Amino acid sequence: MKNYITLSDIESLDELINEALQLKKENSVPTLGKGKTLGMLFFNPSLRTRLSTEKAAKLLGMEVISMNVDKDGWALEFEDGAVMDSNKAEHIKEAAAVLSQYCDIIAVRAFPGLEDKEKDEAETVLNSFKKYASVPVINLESATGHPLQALTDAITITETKDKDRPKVVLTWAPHPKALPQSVPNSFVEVMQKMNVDLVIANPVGYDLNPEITKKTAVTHNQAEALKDADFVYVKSWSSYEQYGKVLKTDREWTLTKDKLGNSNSPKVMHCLPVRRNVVIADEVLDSQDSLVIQQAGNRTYAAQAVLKRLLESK
Ligand SMILES: NCCC[C@H](NC(=O)CCC(=O)O)C(=O)O
Ligand SMILES: NC(=O)OP(=O)(O)O
Repeated sequence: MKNYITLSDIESLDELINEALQLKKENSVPTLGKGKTLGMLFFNPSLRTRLSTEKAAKLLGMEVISMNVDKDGWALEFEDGAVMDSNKAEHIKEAAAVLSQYCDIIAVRAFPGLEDKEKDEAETVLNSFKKYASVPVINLESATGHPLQALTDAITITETKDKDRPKVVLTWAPHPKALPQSVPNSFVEVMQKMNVDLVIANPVGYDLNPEITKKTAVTHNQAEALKDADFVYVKSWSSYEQYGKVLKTDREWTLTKDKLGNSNSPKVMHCLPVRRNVVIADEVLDSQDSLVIQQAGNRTYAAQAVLKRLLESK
């Protein structure tokens, strides 16, 4: 593996999931990463991604340096040929090249602006780091994807499922803020690679990018989608069609216990952080059926498996 920017950087998903589950079982011997440094740059807040990736790197024997570049770094210019006479003090060409002097792997979190679809889809921040860094680059959630989260979700479903082909429902939920489509995009992409029956449920106006959903079933009827589900993945996202807009604010789509029924008791997943009683009701999050903490725990092993692959291929 040369970089981990999108899920297509994975050579074999099955092998990577098995590697992560193996790492979860064993006490790792930190030799591979000895003398190597992971540099993590955050343009947005994080709890899980930052700490689980740091932990994963340390379990492999790496040193870790992190920076909140949005607050502490120089404002970065990404445009080629820019005349830098405004507020941007440093060009990505120097920034990425300099970081490559200090780090053996660079990891970057850069959310979308959610104003200009074309600009967000160009993935300028991640792709510029890839272009100008001389070391591997990891995506810690970008404008259009969150592949470390998706790998974690695949690991969690693999270790929890009790049938060969579970029914997995991705259901939209309300949220007071406009959120990226990154998490649902990557979740859909990883589920499309797995042996699951995937259904996406969202209100009218919230269909994800059809180039990502492809032939996956999309319904606007949440109750119908939830029938016989084995896993329910809840996530809010802003409209892709009316790009970045919040079109619906009522609680009609909040995941409550009564929507899950009593017979099947599907497992409930969310990437976190979650707004309680807006996205998912307390009674669901606090029940035995919630996998959210197990999921967050698996972030370490997903990151460890990816870092291991990158270190091995250097
Ligand atoms: N990395 C996990 C999710 C990050 C982001 N959520 C958020 O920004 C929630 C913020 C809030 O609830 O105010 C998202 O949906 O992509
Ligand atoms: N799930 C996730 O990526 O969480 P953070 O935003 O806290 O890193």
